[in-house]
Amino acid sequence: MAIDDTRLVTPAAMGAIDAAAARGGIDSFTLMQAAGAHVAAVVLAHYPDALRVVVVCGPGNNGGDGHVAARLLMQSGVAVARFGAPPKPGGDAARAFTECPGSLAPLEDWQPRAGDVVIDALFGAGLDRAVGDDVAAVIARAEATGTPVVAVDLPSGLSGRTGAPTGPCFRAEHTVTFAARKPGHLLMPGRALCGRLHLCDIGIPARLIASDDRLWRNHPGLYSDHLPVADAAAHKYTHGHLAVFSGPLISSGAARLAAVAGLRAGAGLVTVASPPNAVLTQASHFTAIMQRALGGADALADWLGDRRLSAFVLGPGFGDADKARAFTRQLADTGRPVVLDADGITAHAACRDALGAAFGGAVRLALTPHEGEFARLFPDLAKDPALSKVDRARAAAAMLNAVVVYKGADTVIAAPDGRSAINADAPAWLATAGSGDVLAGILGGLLAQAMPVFEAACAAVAMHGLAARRAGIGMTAEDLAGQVRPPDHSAADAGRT
Ligand SMILES: NC(=O)C1=CN([C@@H]2O[C@H](COP(=O)(O)OP(=O)(O)OC[C@H]3O[C@@H](n4cnc5c(N)ncnc54)[C@H](OP(=O)(O)O)[C@@H]3O)[C@@H](O)[C@H]2O)[C@H](O)CC1
Ligand SMILES: [K+]
Repeated sequence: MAIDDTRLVTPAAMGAIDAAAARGGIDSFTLMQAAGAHVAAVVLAHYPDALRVVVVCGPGNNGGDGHVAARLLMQSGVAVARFGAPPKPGGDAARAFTECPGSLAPLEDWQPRAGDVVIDALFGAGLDRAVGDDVAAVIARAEATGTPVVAVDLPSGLSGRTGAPTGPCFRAEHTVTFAARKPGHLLMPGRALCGRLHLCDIGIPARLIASDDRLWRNHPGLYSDHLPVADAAAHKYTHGHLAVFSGPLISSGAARLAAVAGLRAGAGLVTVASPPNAVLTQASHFTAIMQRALGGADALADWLGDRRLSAFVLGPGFGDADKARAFTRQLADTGRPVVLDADGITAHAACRDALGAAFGGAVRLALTPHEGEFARLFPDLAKDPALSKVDRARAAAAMLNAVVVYKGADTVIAAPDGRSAINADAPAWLATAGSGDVLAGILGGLLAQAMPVFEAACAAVAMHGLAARRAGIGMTAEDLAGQVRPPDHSAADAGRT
């Protein structure tokens, strides 16, 4: 397949790729023919019982793809009706329109009938504002009648860059896209509005898809070369020593989840450091995981003298914000990798810049905020509607010189150098109390084994999703932690989609 299915390309970058293809002698009308043929094939394969295919066509090349699909479906003996505006003269879409027999009725003339299937070829990559009232009325009619929609490239109304609708938007059962996935196909709510995504090769060579965006869907190719390898000569310290900081007695369970996940992710040793009055409770839960009573800063300074401690997780159930900030500063001074989650993140809401300054130099800080935690640390970024989730994660990562794992159904992992990945294949049941503690622990476990931070974060997010699949629907965070496995190449392969 002349396609790189791991790279994500913004609609703007896709335009540049099209131009490069044209310079390389690839005929744009040939691309449109291929695009329309894929759309027709998806309709024929998935709606063999359709009584009529209704193609709604916009003025640009998205509409052009629709005219090609309409002609091919007619040639296959399917009843087709076209609605919309004629294309601007002179381009590929105008040629596709001319080559398709039959008339084009105004958009508002479409009256849904039982057995209709809609091909939405109104707007794709060129959408740059909210759709007008005429299109909004068609969207409402399709939705009210439950008419199935197959979208060309993107459901009209959806931004391919941000995954956010610009206003009213089709909800498609299938979306047929070309050459590369766009961020909006994976970012929420775009992913849900696209239905099933078909990524189709229309003849643009894969080497042209190497855009400057440095944005991928999360996949093993991003991290498999950096996974810790099992070594017959290894002993426990070879695989690092992860320290997880526990909060007070009442919330000590979160650290336990992180610790179990870190150990299962392959850390050679894991120690939970708890306030003295929580040690007994922790001790009643642990066998393989070690314990340490840790009062204040002096006790921590003593402990940090142990060079074998190789990574730290601070935040799950931690509570005390002053102590979180003080401990974080001490950890930063060690030069070793640190995962800040939950309370470890929100503790820095009023001193974000100081956090970034403490972790200057080689990247060794990872933050794992969910939506609420992200908004508390980066209210400026969270409020800006022009930014996509990828933009926000990238800006946050650059600001703090940290890898940011911005969690959700569309978790975005971003590095300060701009490399970013969207994870879109975690099961829905991963959204459960304590799930984030497990992720922080997995990431800590990989960092303890000296994985670089961006690669470790991508691997951790994938391992988290795999653990959830193993645990199954209805799982609790305890089940999830119990299903974490050390990363190996077979686990990486299982993560491929
Ligand atoms: N390599 C590929 O992937 C190929 C993709 N193809 C298809 O081409 C479209 C992109 O085509 P383009 O012509 O660039 O853009 P659109 O068809 O999406 O939009 C066209 C114009 O529509 C106007 N517009 C934008 N938003 C709105 C709106 N909300 N309401 C009304 N009108 C809107 C705008 O023109 P204006 O002058 O009015 O501003 C757009 O320029 C891609 O999605 C694929 O389907 C090729 O066929 C093959 C190669
Ligand atoms: K469309």
